[in-house]
Amino acid sequence: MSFAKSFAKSSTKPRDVQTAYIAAETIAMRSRSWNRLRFEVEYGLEKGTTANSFLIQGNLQALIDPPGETFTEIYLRELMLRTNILDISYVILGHVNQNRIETLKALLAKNDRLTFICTNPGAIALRQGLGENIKIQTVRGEETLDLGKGHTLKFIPTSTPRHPDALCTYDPKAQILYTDKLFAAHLCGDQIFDEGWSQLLSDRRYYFDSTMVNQVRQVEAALDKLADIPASFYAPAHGPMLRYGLNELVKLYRQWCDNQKQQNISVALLFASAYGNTTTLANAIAKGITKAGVAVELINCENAEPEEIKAAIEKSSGFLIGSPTLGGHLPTQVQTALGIVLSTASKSYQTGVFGSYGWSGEAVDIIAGKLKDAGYILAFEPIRVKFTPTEATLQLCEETGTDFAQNLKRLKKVRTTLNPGSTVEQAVGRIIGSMSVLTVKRGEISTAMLASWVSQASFNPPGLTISVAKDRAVESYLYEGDRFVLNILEQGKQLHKYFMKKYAPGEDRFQDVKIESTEGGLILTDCLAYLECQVAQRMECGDHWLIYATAQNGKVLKTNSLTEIHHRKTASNY
Ligand SMILES: Cc1cc2nc3c(=O)[nH]c(=O)nc-3n(C[C@H](O)[C@H](O)[C@H](O)COP(=O)(O)O)c2cc1C
Repeated sequence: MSFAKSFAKSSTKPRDVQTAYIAAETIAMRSRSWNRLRFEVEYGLEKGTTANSFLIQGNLQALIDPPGETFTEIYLRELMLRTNILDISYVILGHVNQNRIETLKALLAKNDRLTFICTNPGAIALRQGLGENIKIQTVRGEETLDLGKGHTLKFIPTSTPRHPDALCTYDPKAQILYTDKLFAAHLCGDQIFDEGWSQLLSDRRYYFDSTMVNQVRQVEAALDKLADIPASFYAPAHGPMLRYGLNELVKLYRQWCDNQKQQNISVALLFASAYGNTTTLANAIAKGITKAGVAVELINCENAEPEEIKAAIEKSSGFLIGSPTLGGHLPTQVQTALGIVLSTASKSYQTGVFGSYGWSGEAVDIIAGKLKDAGYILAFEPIRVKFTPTEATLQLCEETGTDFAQNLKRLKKVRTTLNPGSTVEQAVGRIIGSMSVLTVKRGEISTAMLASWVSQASFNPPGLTISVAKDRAVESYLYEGDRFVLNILEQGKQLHKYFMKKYAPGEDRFQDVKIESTEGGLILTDCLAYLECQVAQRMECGDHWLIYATAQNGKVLKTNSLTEIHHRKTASNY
């Protein structure tokens, strides 16, 4: 079985905790969830995930990152097979999320002498969840903790807007750097290390694009801090540990950060979130913006300094504000940030507002009202989401982000096309392809894209390539293993016209055409032929993704007609 196949999509396997010795006196405990956990963008590849925890057994024992509450029971059962919980002195938290609190409570119930080690923002969140009477050792900089037997742990805070409390830990005895969110990936399998690491790169890239790409300044600062640490492997919070592809991935992280910094348009995305719902919306919008080749600077108002907010606004061409409603209002930190924005951003800035609420949802309206009163034009209708976003709301957020970015690019008149007069362009433009409509369907969501850069790529299995622009909505559904339908259009008919217009975020692409549902996509019943395909590989090609897919099923619906061909004079547009 190839390595990639061991990370098959969706599974009926029950959750479990996989344990293994990974170094001297060091046990990895991987809480495995084989299916998609939540709708957040970062889980979009639907390969499940692992919540990685570690037990270091020096003369004193320390536990790193116990998992969330869905694992509390089976995790503790597994932990008790390895050690006596009363012998654990420290619990080190790479970050504190509310989800973890139940497991921490269960640990405290068995050992109330535990000391927690975390950063200052982590300590605040921890006290909110566990009360004031817990023992916390707060890490500010270069502190160490001697567990004995050579395990003198070194702590490295690596704060980001998304995880202001992020903390990495280095164990010189085992030469393991516990990197928390950095270098993680959401995928579930048996492999503890990254054998076949190159096949995992698209998962790591997806995770980076979903969680890191909009905070590259802080990611680079973290990479600088970790650069000189002589680790033989990295142990992130999710997915396999990095041993074989470590140097390569560190280089790629730098490169992905660089790519982002080279974008010449940027958006400041300011938000606050008490329970994470507005953060989820912010991440989906940010993903949509970066897909369209516009940089995003994510700013968590709860931890940002006024100068930081001002600087981000000054270098941006647009800003977005996200806020929950708490007690009928917006949190003070958002109010303060709004004041800075209003006094910094010129009225020509593109803006937008979003937020999660419970029943009345005043915050979004208050912010939108203040922006309008100040003379700003909102680029989209404020997005208000009741409590936790659904998959459909997140898709709407992503598409709104892409729309927002494309609009900014139009306003800035960024030339994305090459010189239409060049001989190369004219010659490349003579390559023809079959006019097709690619459709995907996932649950309640269905979307489509007109495609003409389509070509046969293999006989056996019957395979084809399709080039998909990075800012297409459909792109998120075209990862390895994903299914779609390719509808090949008939010459002389005008079916393509329905798919050439610009769709608003969330708009139904199929309202005027006849369709039939099949696994993974929609068949346009008036097309010439259709193919039911599965993505086998995906390759980054400049501003497009090249998708190689195999056709598993298909049919010619109009046997006496010809394929519509897309003739062009230049390669500088479709
Ligand atoms: C203390 C508290 C006060 C709240 N007050 C309001 C309110 O006045 N109006 C409202 O619509 N929702 C209210 N909510 C619900 C939140 O807006 C809702 O939980 C939202 O999803 C929080 O977003 P967040 O996860 O980004 O913090 C309140 C929630 C809490 C815990």
